[in-house]
Amino acid sequence: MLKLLILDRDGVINYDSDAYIKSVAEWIPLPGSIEAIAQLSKAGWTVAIATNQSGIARGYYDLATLDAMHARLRMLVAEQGGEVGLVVYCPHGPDEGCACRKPKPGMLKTIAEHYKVPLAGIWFVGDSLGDLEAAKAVDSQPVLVKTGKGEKTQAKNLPVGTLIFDDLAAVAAELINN
Ligand SMILES: O=P(O)(O)OC[C@@H](O)[C@H]1O[C@@H](OP(=O)(O)O)[C@@H](O)[C@@H](O)[C@@H]1O
Ligand SMILES: [Mg+2]
Ligand SMILES: [Zn+2]
Repeated sequence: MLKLLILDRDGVINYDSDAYIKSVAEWIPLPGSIEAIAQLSKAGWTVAIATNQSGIARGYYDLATLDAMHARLRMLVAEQGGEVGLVVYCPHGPDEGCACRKPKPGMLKTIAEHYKVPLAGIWFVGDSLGDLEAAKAVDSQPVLVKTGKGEKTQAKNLPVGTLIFDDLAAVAAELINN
């Protein structure tokens, strides 16, 4: 069966900001994250991304800018011999009642349907409580990293069974070496 790993973006792959990541220049990979994705990819993992991007609805940046961030991510991973799978984003604001904004699991379902795999047990790596709750909602494995908002999230009431790692590189090491 396909080895699928789903990642949150801001605070997991790249630095996050309370002012949102509004440009390619502000989109800065966290240490080891690009290498981690490339190593996972080269070890046979399909790495997909599910990211809330309410900054679109708020008018902070446009879809072309968002796509440029993801093109840069793909280029950096490709430079290391790996590849990034499907990137799904929620462009909506918190009050729009969409089905895709985490903690709703809509984006996880979209990714699973794309790859035709069940979501049960699939690791979803995030830094916010909403990421972990989205995973729990579809019986995926919630995985918290301490980067981005992760340390603050760790102090909250986490879904039962949440796994905790320092960063994406540690998650990759666990998956590749076990
Ligand atoms: O972590 P992912 O899902 O990749 O993306 C999170 C971002 O969309 C932004 O989400 C916002 O939350 P609100 O959307 O304003 O509630 C804030 O937390 C920002 O700091 C953050 O950059
Ligand atoms: Mg995040
Ligand atoms: Zn949405």
